Amino acid sequence: MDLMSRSSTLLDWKSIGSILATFMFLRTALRDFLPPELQQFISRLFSRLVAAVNPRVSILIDEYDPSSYTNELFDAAHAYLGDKCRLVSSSSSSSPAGSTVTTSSTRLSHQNACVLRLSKPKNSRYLSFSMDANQRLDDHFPDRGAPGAIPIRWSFHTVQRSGNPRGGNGYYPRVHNDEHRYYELSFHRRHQVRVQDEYIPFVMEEAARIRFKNRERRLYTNRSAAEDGGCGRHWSSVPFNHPSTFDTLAIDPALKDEIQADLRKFVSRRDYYSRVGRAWKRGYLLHGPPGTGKTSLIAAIANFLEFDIYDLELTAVTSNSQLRKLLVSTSSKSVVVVEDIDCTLDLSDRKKRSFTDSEDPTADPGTAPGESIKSADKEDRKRMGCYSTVSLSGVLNFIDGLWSSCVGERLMIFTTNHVEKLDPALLRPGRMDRHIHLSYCGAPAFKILAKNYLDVVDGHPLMLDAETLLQEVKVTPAEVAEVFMGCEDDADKGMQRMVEEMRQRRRALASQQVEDQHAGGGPHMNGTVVNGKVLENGVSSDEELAW
Ligand SMILES: Nc1ncnc2c1ncn2[C@@H]1O[C@H](COP(=O)(O)OP(=O)(O)OP(=O)(O)O)[C@@H](O)[C@H]1O
Repeated sequence: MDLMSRSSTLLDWKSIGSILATFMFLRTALRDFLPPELQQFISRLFSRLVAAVNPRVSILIDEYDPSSYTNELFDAAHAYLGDKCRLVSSSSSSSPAGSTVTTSSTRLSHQNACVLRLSKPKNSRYLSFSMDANQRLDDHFPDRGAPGAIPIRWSFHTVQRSGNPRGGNGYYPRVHNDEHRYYELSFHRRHQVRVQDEYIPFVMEEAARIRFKNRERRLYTNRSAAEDGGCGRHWSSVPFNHPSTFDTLAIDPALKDEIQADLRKFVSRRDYYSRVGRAWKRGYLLHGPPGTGKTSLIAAIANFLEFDIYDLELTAVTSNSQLRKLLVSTSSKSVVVVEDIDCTLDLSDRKKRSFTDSEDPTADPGTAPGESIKSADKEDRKRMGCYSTVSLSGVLNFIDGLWSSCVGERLMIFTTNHVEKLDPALLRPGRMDRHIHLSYCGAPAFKILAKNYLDVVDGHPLMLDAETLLQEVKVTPAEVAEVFMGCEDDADKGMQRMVEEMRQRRRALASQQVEDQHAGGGPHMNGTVVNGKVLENGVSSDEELAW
């Protein structure tokens, strides 16, 4: 019995071998002897036969589109499936190795094996998952179990350019272009319209969302190029990791809430901006004395929105056309910042600027007539500490958002220590939508700093003294932070030093007032007490402008 079964197996193997040999012979004969037209006809016939039997449709998504050398759909599929793989891997941690893994809408399978590729791009905080060659991933659109959900199967393939398919265990770095990589998307033919019209756009949108979530946020500046002897024509960037958040910021809690609500409203209003025909941008002017947290607020805003920052140094920009080029190259979801606008640009007297390009030997060739500035004016402004050759009209165009009409949302933030120096044109509604006044430390801001730096709470014995003194003397949050930093391990010492510092200032102020009175002056209006109270962080009465 055993012998018989073995001989029948041998026979089977023999017949399989001869069938294969015949097939190979026929294939070669067809290829070599049949005219190409006939070959095509047979291939079409064969495809139709397969299609009649197999109701599935496949869409192949190549890595490179021949016309543009990139394929956004491939990149989108890569990001989308990478995220699915991440979900699969996290849900598979408790599963035995090699088993098929299922999430709510995704299943990854390959002969009951589960192989993912994992990498960490340089300087990135995130691990990047991807499918290995010949893996399949089953997806549902919408989620599995939802009414009308359609099953969709993804698979990933790599083929050597010579045409030899490679095995599934080879390593296929993306930089190697001797291989052809593609995703295959297959589904039942009755779902073809929904896949094309709904599922593929959905994948593109999801990929954009995932990329935004996982991107490395960056701080761009045109400053360093200028410092290196260049002219600040380009942005250079570093990862943006500033620790300032709305929690660490010592400003009036009501103001914090207002700013956050305003930002939330702004980013959610894409349709509104497009309906009313305005560029999707918002301008903030932060003003107040040095050390009151303007820069810290910018960092907190960027962290809150998860936006990049473009730190624009106007003194490094040589013309309005260069300014335009820099701005056009900023990405959406970013904060464009111009710090100390009053120091980098002479914005106080527009009538002075009547000049022509012919008079300006340093003008950029692309500068429109009237955009650059006379050399004599430049000299004046150099003496004043203002070096930029960008004109007010250039800056106003930048604020008006002409350059940003084709791209997404942007926040523009200008800071100044001297709001009174700014040209009213810059401040009018629609340009600077909100004026935020950051001022000396008030009690709420002081308490936040005490809590953050010293872990001191409201009930501390010196808190009441501090609150009283804060109504009489001016201290900036930066000064308070500095004192607290020096007493990190001893909260009582920190509070004592701060209270002592404020008492000293009060004494100095009192003797100053006495001196002023002896000198015959009126009441001291330039000191701590202004109309009996100290300014606190907050929105000044004229600054809340309508949306
Ligand atoms: N409101 C604040 N909340 C928390 N920390 C603050 C605040 N203001 C200042 N600081 C601290 O003081 C330092 C300097 O503050 P920041 O640079 O934000 O002030 P600024 O108003 O931008 O000053 P300048 O006008 O000189 O640029 C910060 O690093 C921060 O530690």
